Amino acid sequence: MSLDREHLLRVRDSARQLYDMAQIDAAVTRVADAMTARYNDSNPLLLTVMNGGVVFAGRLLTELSFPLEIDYLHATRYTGETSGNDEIQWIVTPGINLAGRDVVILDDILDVGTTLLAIVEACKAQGAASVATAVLVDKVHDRKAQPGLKADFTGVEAEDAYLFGCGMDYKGFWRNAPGIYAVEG
Ligand SMILES: O=P(O)(O)OC[C@H]1O[C@H](OP(=O)(O)OP(=O)(O)O)[C@H](O)[C@@H]1O
Ligand SMILES: Nc1nc2[nH]cnc2c(=O)[nH]1
Repeated sequence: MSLDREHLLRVRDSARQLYDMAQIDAAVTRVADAMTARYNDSNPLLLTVMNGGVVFAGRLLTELSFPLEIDYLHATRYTGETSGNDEIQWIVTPGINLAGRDVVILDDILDVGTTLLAIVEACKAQGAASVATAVLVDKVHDRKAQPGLKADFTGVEAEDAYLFGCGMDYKGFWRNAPGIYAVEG
């Protein structure tokens, strides 16, 4: 997407930082410890949801020291916008056979939860033995797709604002921002 560079810089510079990288790394370590307690003996398959899950996955993987495989999928319902469609668009499905596997979905954010629920259902339909979810951020509000919906593993909670950084985009940009930021205005 071609967007006015001045606009992008203004959005970044006026955003409010909710978490810095030290806080993110501490949260990732807590998730890694919890995942280790559950998966130490079961050779799970970790599936990263592209694009947003890439930073979380990258920081998490090297903190896990049990046997695991990784793959990725690309499913989206936001396509460069800041509000989502109800329909999930599947761009890439996992390349590894999920039958009988303990699958863990890694994503940047649980917002309404439509995306994760659809992915979990798709993995179960492909015969996964178990499907768990891990997200870097859980956005706190009362619009979850199911009341009380939570990921199995959560890094941090964040307020109900549009967020970017650590994999999350602002109109396709700033996934590279170091930390988690709330767009102001
Ligand atoms: O809980 P929900 O309200 O369904 O939203 C969460 C999803 O939205 C974002 O993906 P997006 O569709 O923007 O694609 P991206 O990963 O390429 O940013 C994010 O990465 C999650 O997958
Ligand atoms: N970048 C980004 N993607 C999202 N997908 C669902 N909620 C959000 C959000 O707050 N920020």
